[in-house]
Amino acid sequence: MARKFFVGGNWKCNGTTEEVKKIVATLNDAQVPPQDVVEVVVSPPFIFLSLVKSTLRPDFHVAAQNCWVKKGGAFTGEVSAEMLVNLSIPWVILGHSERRQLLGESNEFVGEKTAYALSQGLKVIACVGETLEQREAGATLEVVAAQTKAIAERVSNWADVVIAYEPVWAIGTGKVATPAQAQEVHCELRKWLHANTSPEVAATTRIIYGGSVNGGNCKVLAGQPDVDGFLVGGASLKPEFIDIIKSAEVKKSA
Ligand SMILES: O=C(CO)COP(=O)(O)O
Repeated sequence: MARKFFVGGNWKCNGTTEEVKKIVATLNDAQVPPQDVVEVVVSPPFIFLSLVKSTLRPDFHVAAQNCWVKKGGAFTGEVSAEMLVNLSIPWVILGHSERRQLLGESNEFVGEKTAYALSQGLKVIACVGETLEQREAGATLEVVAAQTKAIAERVSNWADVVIAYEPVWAIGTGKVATPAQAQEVHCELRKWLHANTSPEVAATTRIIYGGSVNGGNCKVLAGQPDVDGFLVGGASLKPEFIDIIKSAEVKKSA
């Protein structure tokens, strides 16, 4: 089974109602490859999820940027997986490096969240990635393997998981990984899945790249054999997100 190209737009903690409406209008007007070529998922802040879901074109889908680790209840400020399911939100991003770094989410916590979200019927974009310090210490593969292991230990159904490799040093810095750097880590992650889950999971799980992806660098990254799409931050708020979606064509003609 071929891995369908996946483009996610992580809007992070950005936007006003007016800005959100404008982004949705731009997406709705765009000519993009069909759904059998590219899967597009945008992730607004929780508070705009309903607005985006109800106004976005039906061939694009929405994701939450986080959810609580277990069943909802007395957890002030949290949003549960059940609530997302209740609102028919199909996807959730978990383990983003901003949450790992700024809010102290551990590998185990992200693994538990992933397992719980999947158990409730959500599909998960699970983020992994090393810091600059870890890369410079030669620990990149060890770090992303440990992050993936904490998920793999708790998850058996990988059909609803997309792994996002997002090197922390490339996020929001304009310092994109080179195509060779991205390909190396994606290939190693796939080998890790092959050895630690199953050959089928390794062959079918999409591994997408995130970190300073833009309209100018997306095509060459998309040309790498183990890069199955992107998780886009800053550029997902701009019209160039359409160009990034269109980079799926690179795979089609490969
Ligand atoms: O964190 C990211 C997506 O989740 C990437 O952010 P930037 O595209 O702004 O570097």
